[in-house]
Amino acid sequence: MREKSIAVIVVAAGKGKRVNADGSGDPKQYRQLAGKPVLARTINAFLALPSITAIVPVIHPDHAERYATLRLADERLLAPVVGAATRQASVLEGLKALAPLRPDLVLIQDAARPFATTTVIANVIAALERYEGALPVAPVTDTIKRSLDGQQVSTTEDRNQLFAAQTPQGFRFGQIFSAHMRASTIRRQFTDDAEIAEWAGLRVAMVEGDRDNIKITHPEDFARAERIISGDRQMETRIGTGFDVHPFEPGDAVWLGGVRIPHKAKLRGHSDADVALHALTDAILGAIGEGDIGVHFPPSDMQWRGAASSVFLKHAGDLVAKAGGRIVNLDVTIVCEAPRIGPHVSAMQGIIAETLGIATSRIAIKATTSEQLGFTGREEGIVAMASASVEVPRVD
Ligand SMILES: Nc1ccn([C@@H]2O[C@H](COP(=O)(O)OP(=O)(O)OP(=O)(O)O)[C@@H](O)[C@H]2O)c(=O)n1
Ligand SMILES: C[C@](O)(CO)[C@H](O)COP(=O)(O)O
Repeated sequence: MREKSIAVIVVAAGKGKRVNADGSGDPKQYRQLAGKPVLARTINAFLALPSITAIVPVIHPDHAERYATLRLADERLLAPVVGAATRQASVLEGLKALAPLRPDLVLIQDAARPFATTTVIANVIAALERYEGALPVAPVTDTIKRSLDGQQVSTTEDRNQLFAAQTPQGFRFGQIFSAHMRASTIRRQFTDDAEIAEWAGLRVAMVEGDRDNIKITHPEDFARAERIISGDRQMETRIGTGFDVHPFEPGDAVWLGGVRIPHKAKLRGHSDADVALHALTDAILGAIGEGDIGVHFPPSDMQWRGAASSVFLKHAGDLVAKAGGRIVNLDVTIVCEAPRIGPHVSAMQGIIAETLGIATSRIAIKATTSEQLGFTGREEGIVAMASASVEVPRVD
């Protein structure tokens, strides 16, 4: 039987006014959360799942440049579409963008919820076998009061019947598209897609959500989100190492750590022969068990001839992000008699930080000579050794 195609709409077209009342700061979906923008975390949670066939981000018309700075790359990630004045209208724009693909299922996700776990997403998809819609929920734990004037209690609700709605909310594509189209013609505003499905008469299942699957809504939610990440017991730390050697050949400069350094020779290699970036790439790949640089960028493949090694490094960083992880720190030692590395360390840190989207303080670059011993001592080539520490979700 054919696998179902599953598309995702990530609605990110809000202004986040409750977080950013005077509009002077970054919109919440582009703010950094433990070193990574909220929206990148949200999208990566879905890119990590091979069953997802397409993702369409819906962004605010003023945020195109901010979105581009996320530098998310995956063939399943479609070009962003522009949203509208309400969440409901933004979702409809996402549905219209997906219509030519005619996916079987669609998951609708708030950009402001960066903690959708694989389990929650799988719960929603599984429920769509039997229901026309599904949403993750968390039981309400506080006693809920109803008040008609906001001052005096009118009634107390039976909390056993109350659940807080989360995203992703999943549906059969054709059904939710036509429900949203119809809903857009009436005056009523719906606060989630499940409500539109209910209004259209679709059967919507509730599945187990996750208490940490919060929506970042108020400024203090960022602190909670940081705590969720740092206290996440399901994360584990991995270490990887990398080692690379390239010989000299006639030339006038070497590429090291992404920086072109004038020298009496160049390094020979299929790409730009940047030993430092190659060792770092291997260290990151090693930490996440993704083989080595040659597996991802075979020397036999002509497209990598003369390539900038930052492409390899970025790919390794993207794989960490796709795995739901983050780079904790990188450490590289370059072994050569010449050129002198010290004057270029800060430029190298800047390029590596920019390539991987991490702080320069997480990157150490050291250099040593080999006291004129061995092939580096004879200035026949340069060696680089690196280690990477990476935090990734635990897989038992
Ligand atoms: N016109 C809108 C409004 C909201 N959203 C998205 O819908 C999600 C849930 O909305 P909410 O948390 O309320 O975000 P904002 O509308 O941005 O926040 P606020 O109400 O504080 O301005 C967010 O990911 C938001 O970007 C959207 O795509 N288009
Ligand atoms: C979709 C949602 O996150 C489910 O809880 C919520 O309804 C969004 O509401 P908002 O008014 O856009 O904050």
